Amino acid sequence: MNLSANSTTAAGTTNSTTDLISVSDVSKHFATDGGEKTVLSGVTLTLREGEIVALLGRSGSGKSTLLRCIAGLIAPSSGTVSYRGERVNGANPGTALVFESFALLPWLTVLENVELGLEAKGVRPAQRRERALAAIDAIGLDGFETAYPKELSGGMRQRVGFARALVVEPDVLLMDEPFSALDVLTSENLRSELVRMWSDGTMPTRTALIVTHNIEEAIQLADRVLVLDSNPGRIKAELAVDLPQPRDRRSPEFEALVDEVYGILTGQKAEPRRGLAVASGAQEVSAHDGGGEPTAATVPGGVMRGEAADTGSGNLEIPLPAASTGELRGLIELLAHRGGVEGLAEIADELRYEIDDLLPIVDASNLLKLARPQGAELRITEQGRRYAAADLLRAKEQFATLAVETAPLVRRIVRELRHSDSGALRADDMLAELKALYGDDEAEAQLDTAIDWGRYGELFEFDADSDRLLLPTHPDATA
Ligand SMILES: Nc1ncnc2c1ncn2[C@@H]1O[C@H](COP(=O)(O)OP(=O)(O)OP(=O)(O)O)[C@@H](O)[C@H]1O
Repeated sequence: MNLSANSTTAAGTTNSTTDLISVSDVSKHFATDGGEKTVLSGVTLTLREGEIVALLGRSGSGKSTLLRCIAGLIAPSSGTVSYRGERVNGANPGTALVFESFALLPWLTVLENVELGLEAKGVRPAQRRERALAAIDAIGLDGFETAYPKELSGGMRQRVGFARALVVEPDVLLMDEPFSALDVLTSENLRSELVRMWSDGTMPTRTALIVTHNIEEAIQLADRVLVLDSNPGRIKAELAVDLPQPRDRRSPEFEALVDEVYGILTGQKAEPRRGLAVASGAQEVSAHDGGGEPTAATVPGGVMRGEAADTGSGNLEIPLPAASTGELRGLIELLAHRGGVEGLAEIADELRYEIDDLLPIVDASNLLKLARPQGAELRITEQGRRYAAADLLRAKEQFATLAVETAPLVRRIVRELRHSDSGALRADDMLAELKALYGDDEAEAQLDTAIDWGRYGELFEFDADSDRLLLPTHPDATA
């Protein structure tokens, strides 16, 4: 399947004879309430003739943003995207896109939806029809030409999405999570048909880039996998997948590659954002006055408090992983039942979690020192064993101590509450500070997680009516 002689060279290596797309030092910033958010930073990659490349990364790492830059739907803030050596300004003429949501026009038939792409390219009506019918045939939609999207299943709608992209015979097919909205069987079926079309040469494209957060999907489809780091997004790793098609998901080689990607993704540390000042004014706060055991806390990445990143005041630049306390407790209990160590792929399988759902919980367990990822495995710590074995009350107390010790936003809220005369804090003030760092949606997610953790650890309460965070000793608190 891999027609490229250069498929194992590093991302960014150029070869003018086979490079169809060159992304060179691309950065992308978006404006936020309080300033600017860097989503992509110095991304360099090439897409070469004859290869399928998968772009993997955590949620929010900038995969779709990069895809949209390549398609020319948005312009990079700096750096360039070139198609066949020509710098792209505006829509990239060599690409066609398939989206997760099928984006079909409901008032047009299948045939008319597929013809749309050709109409935009100025192809004459008779030719349009002929080519659209051929594309419909190739993707297995024969017989559905006159159907409207609402008459079709999700899988058939996505086939229309593919037919619409393929009918223009783009050099480069860009796919943004094209199977995510489909059920498991349908997506499996469509994926293998695409592999077949690609292998037998009926796919009219020269290269394809697929954005996914499904590791197995990436290993199943791609000749190369690029892993995008987060905050900001940049190429973190590149893996060549040198397995013949069709690939056996249960083969040891396939599983080894899946494990390798898990290792790369969990190896990612939550680092302070670049270029932002670090809060000062270190001050120790223990979970329970006098009862906790404040130690020299480490932040994810192993940075000692006060040395570089977090300070006792709670450095908000270090994000909380989006894990609920229920999920966290469930994961640690599962790990304890499994003897203390389990493969991440096995955990995801058992819980039927996508990687994006599992990784924040793994991050949270690591942050709170309840478990440690090691390569593709998660290993429980002594703290974790105690936590899994404790009754609810003891577990909450232990959690509270660990949250104050290791989770900067939780520590910050606890500290401010204890220093305020009223024992109350306006959530909106905290939110405004978070928005300047994270943008609106992520700021709210950060505060929601902190409130969940604080409530569970009985460190503070949140009164939605008055939008205040309250110490449990506050007169308005329910405790
Ligand atoms: N137009 C925009 N304005 C402001 N922020 C944006 C814009 N588009 C994307 N972002 C932000 O950029 C970050 C990366 O988004 P993007 O959709 O590229 O990530 P992703 O890796 O594709 O995520 P997912 O896997 O969840 O789809 C997110 O934090 C998102 O909120």
